[in-house]
Amino acid sequence: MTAPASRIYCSVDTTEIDAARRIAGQVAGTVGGIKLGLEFFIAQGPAGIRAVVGEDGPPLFLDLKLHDIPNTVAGGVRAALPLKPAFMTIHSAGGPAMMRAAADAAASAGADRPKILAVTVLTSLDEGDLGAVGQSVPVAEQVVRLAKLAKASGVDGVVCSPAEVALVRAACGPDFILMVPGIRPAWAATNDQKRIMTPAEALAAGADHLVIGRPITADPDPAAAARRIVAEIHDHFGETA
Ligand SMILES: O=c1ccn([C@@H]2O[C@H](COP(=O)(O)O)[C@@H](O)[C@H]2O)c(=O)[nH]1
Repeated sequence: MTAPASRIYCSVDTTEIDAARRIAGQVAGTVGGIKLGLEFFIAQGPAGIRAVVGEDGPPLFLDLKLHDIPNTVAGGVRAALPLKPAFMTIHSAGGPAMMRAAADAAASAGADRPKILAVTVLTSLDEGDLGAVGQSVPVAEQVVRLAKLAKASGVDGVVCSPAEVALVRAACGPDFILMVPGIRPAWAATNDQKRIMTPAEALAAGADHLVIGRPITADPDPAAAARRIVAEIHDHFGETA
């Protein structure tokens, strides 16, 4: 297994550049990259992103979850290319043409292209929530369906909860990237997440990358929380981690 630290993206959800820079600095060397999403991007835009991750900074996961008609999503992906994100997100519910347009737009960056990940079913949702929006199927079934569609549409991987990792891996193969939020160490609050596992459980299930936010960022000592998570993964996997 690759070293666990490099497989963790710390989700920094704040509107403030100083706070984001502080947390990124505290977890540097312990996690593999920084995830910045809607809250930060809406408040601070591309300049704010550059201020946190910079040219020589940690790998960037730009989690904007684009969901619009194909032409608009492709334009959004192209507009983000100068930020050189390692990963970007779109919503798989946007459909195959939208996902294909996003993948093609990313490919225009050549070797430096971001990997496009399609969000399947948000980790904050359970079966009852899906039913409320008219999708009366088991969550896992819907996630696998969307993951297969995403793969067929040319994207690099999906965002799914740890509960579906093994199923998606079996359906989509070893090279399809599984980026997994809904990660909660046993000592952390669940917050609004509904489909969760511990970091070690999610990696054991086959996740490629873990997205971990509040268990680190809401801790009074984010650096110590990040180190504790990595140590727990090492303890679980022993020398191979
Ligand atoms: O299904 C999804 C897709 C994205 N996210 C994002 O991951 C982080 C998780 O943060 P925590 O504080 O660890 O809950 C957050 O930025 C979400 O926007 C997700 O949770 N679930």
